[in-house]
Amino acid sequence: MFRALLARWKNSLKHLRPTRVSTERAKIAVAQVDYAYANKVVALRNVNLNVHSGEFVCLLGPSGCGKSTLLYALAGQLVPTGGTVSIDDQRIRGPGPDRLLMFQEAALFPWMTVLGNLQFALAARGVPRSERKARALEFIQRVHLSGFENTLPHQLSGGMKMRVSLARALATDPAVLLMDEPFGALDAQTRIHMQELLQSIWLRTRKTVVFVTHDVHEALMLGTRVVLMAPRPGRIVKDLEVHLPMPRSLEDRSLNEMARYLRMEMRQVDAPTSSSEFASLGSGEPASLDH
Ligand SMILES: Nc1ncnc2c1ncn2[C@@H]1O[C@H](COP(=O)(O)OP(=O)(O)OP(=O)(O)O)[C@@H](O)[C@H]1O
Repeated sequence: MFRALLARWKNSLKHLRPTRVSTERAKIAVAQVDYAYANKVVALRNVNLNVHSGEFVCLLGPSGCGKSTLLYALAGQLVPTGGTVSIDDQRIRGPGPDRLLMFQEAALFPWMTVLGNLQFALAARGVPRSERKARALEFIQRVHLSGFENTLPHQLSGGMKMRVSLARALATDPAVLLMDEPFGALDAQTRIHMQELLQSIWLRTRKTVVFVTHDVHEALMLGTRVVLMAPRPGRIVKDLEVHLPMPRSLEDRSLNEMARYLRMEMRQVDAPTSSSEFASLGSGEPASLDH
């Protein structure tokens, strides 16, 4: 019985492998990045990460491990106190139209309709007036909101608002989509629907996505890679490729075994007694999957 369980566990973890070093040019390159806030909290220490075009990378880790700080460095919202962040070999020195940051809040203009919100974003991105409406309608349809074009945000549910926000982000077609726990405020069922929707859209577009979450199931549902971070100081401890076919299902046994493994790892990196032990690993070392 125990052997059978162990065999199943090992078999499931075959789908989770250390990320291979690629010779392909990285879309996003994070090299030896440090970040300390004004209050001296070291949010990131020696973070190295390469993201390739078309990858869906989930930054996973317990609260306070620097996931959002790293995402904001990619967005150009903050400048690292050490190291560099580049996109297409160009050093990031501030926000740019090639990157779009999405948050938990849908952040829609309340006085504008769904269509108006999308058209406004397209205008801000310089899309010609003659193309805006058709493009906005196309993306409203992609997030299954046809029929709600003329609805105001306050008449929509939380999940619907998030779908508008997603449509707006995709319509503006940034090269990289940066998502900071975008579904964190939604109820469990709506969250699953949003994950399924995002995945189906991603399968069509293969956009480069960096997605912050502390939910292991969400990371495994969506990611082609899961990058596990640890706190005090914030650093990367594992960088794993997820080899499960898409679309994925939360019912999948392998996915659940992998989630159990990642949850254990997360507990370990979050344990106060383990912080010194893990600090000695250093995020600059190659991450490993030691099972
Ligand atoms: N504006 C700030 N000023 C000072 N310290 C900050 C600030 N923002 C974050 N921190 C600290 O930096 C560390 C990393 O925070 P960050 O928000 O990046 O972590 P996180 O992994 O995204 O956490 P969570 O999942 O809770 O959002 C934490 O210790 C946090 O308290």
